[in-house]
Formats: sequence, C-alpha cells, structure tokens
Amino acid sequence: MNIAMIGTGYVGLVSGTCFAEMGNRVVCVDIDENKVDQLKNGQLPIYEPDLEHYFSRNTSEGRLTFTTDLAEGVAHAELIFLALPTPPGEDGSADLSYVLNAAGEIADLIANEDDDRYRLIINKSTVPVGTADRVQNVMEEAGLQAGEQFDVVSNPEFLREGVAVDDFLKPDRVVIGTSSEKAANMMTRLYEPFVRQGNPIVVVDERSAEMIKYAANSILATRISFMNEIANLCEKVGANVDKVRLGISKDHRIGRHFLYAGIGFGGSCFPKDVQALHRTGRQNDYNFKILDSVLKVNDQQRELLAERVIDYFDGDVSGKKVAIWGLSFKPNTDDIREAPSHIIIRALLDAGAEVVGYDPEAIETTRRVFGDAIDYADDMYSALDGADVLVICTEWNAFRRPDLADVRDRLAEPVIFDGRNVFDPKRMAEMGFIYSSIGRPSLPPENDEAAIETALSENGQPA
Ligand SMILES: NC(=O)C1=CN([C@@H]2O[C@H](COP(=O)(O)OP(=O)(O)OC[C@H]3O[C@@H](n4cnc5c(N)ncnc54)[C@H](O)[C@@H]3O)[C@@H](O)[C@H]2O)C=CC1
Ligand SMILES: O=C(O)[C@H]1O[C@H](OP(=O)(O)OP(=O)(O)OC[C@H]2O[C@@H](n3ccc(=O)[nH]c3=O)[C@H](O)[C@@H]2O)[C@H](O)[C@@H](O)[C@@H]1O
Repeated sequence: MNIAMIGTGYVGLVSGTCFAEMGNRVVCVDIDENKVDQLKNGQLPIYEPDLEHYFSRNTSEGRLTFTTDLAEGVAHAELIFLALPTPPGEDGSADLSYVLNAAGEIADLIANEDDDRYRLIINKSTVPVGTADRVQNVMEEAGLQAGEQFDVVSNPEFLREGVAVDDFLKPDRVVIGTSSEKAANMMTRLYEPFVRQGNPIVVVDERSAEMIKYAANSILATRISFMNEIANLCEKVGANVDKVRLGISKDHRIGRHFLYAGIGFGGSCFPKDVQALHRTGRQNDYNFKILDSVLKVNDQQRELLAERVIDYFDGDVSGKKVAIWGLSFKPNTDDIREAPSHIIIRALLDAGAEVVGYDPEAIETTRRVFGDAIDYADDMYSALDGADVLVICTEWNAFRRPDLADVRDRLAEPVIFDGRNVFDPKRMAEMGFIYSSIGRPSLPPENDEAAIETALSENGQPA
C-alpha cells in the first residue's frame, strides 16, 4: 500500500519503517529540514534499538523515503498518517494545532487534485475524544466529501520507546476507530501482517478508539503512582516494596507489569496524557479525581531523591558534587522529555550542588537542556571521580552489575541514592555503602574494612 507518514519523530519514524518492512511504500514527511537531511543521508536522528537494521534495509530497497514536501507525500499516498506532536497546552489539554493545521494543508492539496482518489486520513497522534470529527470538519471545509473522497480513522499507537520496533512489529493489539466499513477493511489489510500471533485488531468507533489510548496510558500511570505510594508507606512501616510487588504480581488479576516503584514516571506521554484526560473530564463537567492524585504523587516522587541528597548533607549541598547515572527517562532511549533525572538535577543545581551526569545515550539530548550548567562524563566510572554521592536515575543494564570496588574507591564517600532499586540493600551494606533506595529498608553499613574487602570480593569484583 502507498503510505504517507506526516511527522517523522519517535512514532512516525518507527511506524513508517515498520510499514515499509512489510512491503508497503512509505514516504515520511517532516518540516524539520535537518532531520530530513540526516535521514536522507542514512543517519537516524534518534536512538532506538533495532531501528537501524530495518531503516537501512528499507531505505536501500527504496520502500522508505523522506521529504519536507507535504505535497509529495499526499500525492503518493492512499493512507495518510498524522504522527504529529500533541503537547500540553497552557491548561493541560492537548494542543491540536499541529494536527489540525496539517489536516488543513492536506485537505487543500487533495481538493486541488485532478482525480477523485479515496484517501484515509489516520490519526496516529494521541488526541482527545472528538478529534476525528474535528479533522473530518477540516476536510469537509475544503469541499471534500466524507465517504467518497476520504474517511478519517483513529489509530492510536501503543509502542514504548526503547522497545518501539518490537512493540510495533508484534503489537498486543491494534485499535482502529472508524464507522466506515471501507476504511476498516483497508486498515485491517494494512495491519494483518503485524498480528499473525493471533493478537486482535479491535475495530471500534472513532471516539472509543481515542478514549482507549488515554485510558491505557492513564491506567498504567495509575499503577506506577499507586506502587510509589505503597513504597513510601513500606519505608515507614519497615516493609520492602520489591517483595510486596512479587507477592501481589502472582495474582493473575493483577499481573506483573508496571508495578515497579521508583522516582516516578517521565517521558513525553504519561505526564501529558494523564493531564489531558483529566482536562477532558473538566471540559465535560467531570472531576476525574484519581488522575489528579496520580499526577500529584508523581510530582512528589520525582523530587524525592533530590530531597534525600539535600537532607543527607543537612540541608547544605553547596560545593558538593553529585554524580548522576542515567539521564534518559527510561533505559534504551536518548529521550529526556519529562525525565525524572532532569527534575532531580534542576533541584540540586538550585540548591547549590555541582552535578556530573553520565548516560549511555542521552548525554547530547541532556546537553541541549542544561548546556554547561552541569558536567558530562565520558564513562560511568569517571563520573564518580571526586563526587560526594552517586544518584541512580535510570536502570540501564550497565548500571546493574558495576565494579562496586571501583565505585567505592572513586567516590569521596561511599554513598548511593538509588531511584531504581538496582542493588540489594543487604549486600550494599556489607560492602560498606550508605545505600538508600525506594520503598526498602536502609541498613547500617559495615565499617570493618576487612569485612568490606571480603564482601566486595564475594560480589565478583576485585576488592
Ligand atoms: N513517543 C512515543 O513513545 C509515543 C508517542 N505517541 C504520540 O504520537 C505523537 C507523536 O509523538 P512523537 O513521535 O514522540 O513526537 P516527536 O516530537 O518525536 O515527533 C513529531 C515530529 O513531527 C514533526 N512535525 C511537526 N509539525 C509538522 C508538520 N506540520 N509537518 C510535518 N512534520 C511536522 C516534528 O518536526 C517531529 O519530527 C504524539 O501525539 C504522542 O503523544 C503515541 C505513542 C507512543
Ligand atoms: O503513549 C506513549 O507515548 C507510550 O507511553 C508509554 O511508553 P513510554 O513512555 O515509552 O515508556 P514506559 O515503558 O511506559 O515508561 C514510562 C515511564 O514510567 C516509568 N515506569 C514504568 C514502569 C514501571 O513499573 N515503573 C515506572 O516507574 C518508566 O521509568 C518511565 O519513566 C506506554 O507504555 C506506551 O504504551 C505508550 O504508547
């Protein structure tokens, strides 16, 4: 099938590449000339595991191309996807200007064509309930006839950054929102190769499809905030949130996913989408109280480690050097949008601390935000040289089994604040660390040097 992907960001680029992988011809359109130049030169503007492999194959075989020219994309395609930003507006509701303006331009282009080809305009962006109707109005205002020349489809995307290609190629489900049988058939034909494992294509009306996306993100965010509150209470009553998680997750009604306590959820979507759904409630005279709490708990949780570091130094961190491991909002991405690490860094800088950050992929994206206000380390160990404490913000694999003897040697004091519970508190205490994690008891550190040496060597690392 011939596809245009309008917007070539995390969603547009991954979706476009994966559609091309199934044999479709995809033209990706973006207004960012640098991005399009990079893509035309075979370079990926984002880090996303496995993307390079599919990108190279499909560009070299000519099924995946890039342009800044919307007219080229529209002329090529029978399926026109909108994968555009929907950032929060001032009142928290989704800003639809990117989507509606692009729809307007597409409508004008189609209205000026000689032929009467039928097109699908497909919302892949996360958009509030009623947006498909608004896009349809925009098309009709240009003189186009719904059902004859076009239909609007809502096709929300559920991929996660860091595993986006795998999620797209093997989705748990595909949601198609349309009241047109013809549109539903075309969309089903497009997605059938992706659901061969028997996962369903769920065809619903446009409004339900739009609500499904917000409901999915909001219930996942609610689980995280809920577990963070359990973690906070565990600390007060001497329980261990990781053990609690194991205990509850064996109940198949609860399941094991999205129950990890930590320093709150970040990313470009959970904070924005929970806020937007809350706003939809308000606009419809409904106070969605749970969502308000989900956001408040998350804001509090993202401040937690900075407060703990400042408390550790009795309220005065001026001149103290804090090393941060993990800058991206989650592992396996360079995305720093709404990253808890950035909130922690800002709070530490405001309090007068010096910060040095390390991340396997997100140094450049972080540099664009903080510039010279913080230092950047070339590797995870050199970040620790002369640092007073280490703060772990993202659970990259490389941080899970580091050489803790080296970590201890390099830090001015053996102090670790772990926002992702990557180490065992008991073993950390045996190795002489002052170790604070989320929702688990902190144990007094061993202070006998010989015992510490033994524990470090038993940890599999040279003492
Ligand atoms: N990032 C994610 O993991 C997911 C995002 N979503 C949703 O998908 C949508 C897009 O998100 P991302 O891909 O993360 O955004 P992004 O910011 O990475 O990409 C958006 C792209 O659109 C381009 N753009 C802006 N205006 C344009 C125009 N008029 N014509 C052509 N291109 C234009 C920008 O230059 C940018 O490259 C949002 O609604 C988001 O909520 C949904 C599922 C997952
Ligand atoms: O709409 C979107 O953009 C996407 O948002 C999330 O995907 P993403 O933000 O890429 O990443 P997640 O894996 O969901 O993690 C989000 C945040 O929650 C945190 N998290 C996740 C899981 C958990 O148990 N605990 C926890 O704190 C992560 O550290 C991260 O900061 C959803 O999982 C996707 O289904 C959705 O398509």
